[in-house]
Amino acid sequence: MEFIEYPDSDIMMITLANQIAGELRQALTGGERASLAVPGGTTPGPVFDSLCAADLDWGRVDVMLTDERWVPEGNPRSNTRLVKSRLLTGRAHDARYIPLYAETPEPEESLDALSQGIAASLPLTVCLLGMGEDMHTASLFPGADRLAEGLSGSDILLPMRAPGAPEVRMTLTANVLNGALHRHILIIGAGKRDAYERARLLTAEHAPVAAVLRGATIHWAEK
Ligand SMILES: O=C(O)[C@H](O)[C@@H](O)[C@H](O)[C@H](O)COP(=O)(O)O
Repeated sequence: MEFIEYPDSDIMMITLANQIAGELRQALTGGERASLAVPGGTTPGPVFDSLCAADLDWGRVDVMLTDERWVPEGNPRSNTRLVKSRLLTGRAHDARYIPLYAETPEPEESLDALSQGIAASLPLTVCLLGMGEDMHTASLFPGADRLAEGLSGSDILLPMRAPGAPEVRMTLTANVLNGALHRHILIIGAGKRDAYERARLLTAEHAPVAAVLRGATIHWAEK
């Protein structure tokens, strides 16, 4: 585990985008395809703004979310909407998008089909994660109904309902997140740094992000 502190978030976002582009490029040198999982939420937009312009063979890159809110793409809370507008644009428009959402009322109805779609892109080359101050990552929330399976089961994908999440989620499991060749966690602000420090001392049941810290690089800026 490595913790990198940046002088400000602008520098952090550009540096991280360059690093991710380099990791994908390296994978494409040695292999046919590369895969990238990214979070939604409010933090990663500026990384996407830089990364979408990276000079690499995007046509051989699979892009997916680490987790999705179970809402249609037209909903402002849709993470797919964010990824399509900020990452799969510019040069990255050629990437192949692997969805974590389908238009069924409940995620359970689409679970098998979506899991199959993801399986061919595993293991992930790069996994970028966010974290909440409640120490959730992806949609592995404290108190979530299927958290135990999400932390230690062998599934690829799981629906998740949690007190801290306003809508039903679909999330990659710790099994998939930890299978990534490169894992980055992106956090901003004193509150998230405190949460990260606390998570290091807790079990994943109480601090789910603890399940993915080993071998990860944490990127932090105060603002
Ligand atoms: O859909 C989501 O909400 C995410 O993928 C989630 O895991 C996110 O990374 C954290 O909640 C941090 O969110 P912020 O960046 O908005 O603080």
